[in-house]
This record gives sequence, C-alpha cells and structure tokens, in this order.
Amino acid sequence: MENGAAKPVIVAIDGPSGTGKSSTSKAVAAQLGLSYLDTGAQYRAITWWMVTNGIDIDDPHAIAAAAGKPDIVSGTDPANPTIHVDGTDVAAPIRTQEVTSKVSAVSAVPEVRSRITELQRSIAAAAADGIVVEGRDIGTTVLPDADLKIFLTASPEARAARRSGELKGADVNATREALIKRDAADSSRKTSPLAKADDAVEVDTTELTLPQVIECVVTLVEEKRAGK
Ligand SMILES: Nc1ncnc2c1ncn2[C@@H]1O[C@H](COP(=O)(O)OP(=O)(O)OP(=O)(O)O)[C@@H](O)[C@H]1O
Ligand SMILES: Nc1ccn([C@H]2C[C@H](O)[C@@H](COP(=O)(O)O)O2)c(=O)n1
Repeated sequence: MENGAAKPVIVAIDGPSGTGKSSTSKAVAAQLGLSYLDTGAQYRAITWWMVTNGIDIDDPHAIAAAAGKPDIVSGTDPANPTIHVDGTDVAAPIRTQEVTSKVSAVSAVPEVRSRITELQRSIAAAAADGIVVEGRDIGTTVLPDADLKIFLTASPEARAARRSGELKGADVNATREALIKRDAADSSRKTSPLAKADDAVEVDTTELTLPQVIECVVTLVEEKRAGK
C-alpha cells in the first residue's frame, strides 16, 4: 500500500443465532476502524418486503420471481448500522416475530441468495479500510478469500438465555426451541447453508463474556495483520 497504509482487512464472522455475531462484529469493527455489515439484516429486509407486498412465503417460485425487485441499502458504520428498503428505514420492522419466523424460508431461495450475495461482495469490495461481515455463509460462500474467518458457537441454553434477556420476559424454553428450529432450517438448506469454513477459527462463547469474545477476535485480527 502507498504511504505505508495498512492493507484493508476482510473479516468473516459466521455462526448460529444468538452466538454474539452482531455484538462482537460491531465492537471489533469500531475498535479497529473497519466497516461493518450485518447480512442477516439484508435477508430480513428482503423478507419484510415480500411480506409487505403480499408475496406467498410458501411459494419459492413467487419469491424467486420477486427477488430482484426491492432496492436494499445497508449503511456500514459500526456506530450506526442502517438498513433501508426502497428508501424506507426498516431497522425496526425487520426485527418483528413475523419476519423472524419467515426469514429462513425466504433466504433459502437461490435467487434471493445470489442477489444478496452479489450486494454483499460489492459492499465488501468498496470498504477502503476493511470490513467485518457477519452472517451464516460469509466464510464459505460470500467471501471465501477473507483474511480471517471466525465461527462463533455457544450452547443452545446460553443462546436462549441471552435472547430471553433481550426480549424481556420471553419464555426461555420457547426461545430455545425457536432458535434451534431456525438453525436447523438455515443449516439444512441446499444453497450455501450455515456452516463453518474449513479454515475458520472456532470460538465457543458459552463461558465467555462479550468483552472477552471481542478481545479474542481483536487479537486474532491484529495477529493476522502482523502476519503471524
Ligand atoms: N458472550 C456473551 N455473553 C453474554 N451475552 C452475550 C454474549 N455475546 C452476545 N451476548 C448477548 O446476546 C444477545 C445476542 O447477541 P447477538 O445479537 O450479537 O447474536 P447474533 O449471533 O448476532 O444473533 P442473530 O444471528 O440471531 O442475529 C445480545 O443481547 C448480546 O448482548
Ligand atoms: N449470511 C446470512 C445471514 C443470514 N441469513 C438468514 C438466516 C437467518 O436465520 C436470518 C436472519 O439472520 P440474523 O438477523 O438472525 O443474523 O437470515 C442467511 O441465510 N445468510
């Protein structure tokens, strides 16, 4: 690089629901001055558009035919990540129970995946200082040449407890069953399922605090940058 500037670093963080991908990725990106991309928010955004426009979620052909229609724009500042569909801020509506229950079906459709994957690659390529991209298939499919790949895991019990804490008063057992069901759907789809890349570093966060996970990932990025 000219003037001794650091080479942009691409970090892929994958893992099942509730393992801490978003919290960790945002904090690592902020600490290291990198961009941040929440790819789950993009799949939620396209699902929100399908629901809002009356597309039959049980009909993969209808989803495929509509996959190219919504304009999805992701803001990549880790201090203020944003998501817009056709100019509308959808940060809140993409987190509803309705969207959460339908996102696995929509994201399993190959036409949806190729559209969103292309968008993700163009965002990563445009990140001048580098980027942390989090999702389910980033290390395996979207950015197979990422400089560093992390795969976060945690027990279903720990993940359900974290989610129930977030959803104030939600039943832990119901939350646990819902996330196990979503993980099973995301792991078993034919096109780029949730999976650990062979060259990913697995970090089990069950017994770690969030600051410990962040520190672990920051250290891994710094070691990678130092060429260790
Ligand atoms: N190591 C940890 N210890 C305790 N709580 C954590 C830890 N990591 C994350 N959390 C909390 O767990 C919740 C889920 O974390 P987060 O949203 O980052 O997970 P995620 O993997 O991105 O989930 P999803 O894929 O469903 O979006 C948040 O409330 C977060 O603060
Ligand atoms: N790279 C990705 C990211 C997300 N998805 C799908 C599957 C998830 O259940 C859903 C929502 O993700 P979350 O917001 O919970 O991280 O989006 C995917 O298929 N590939």
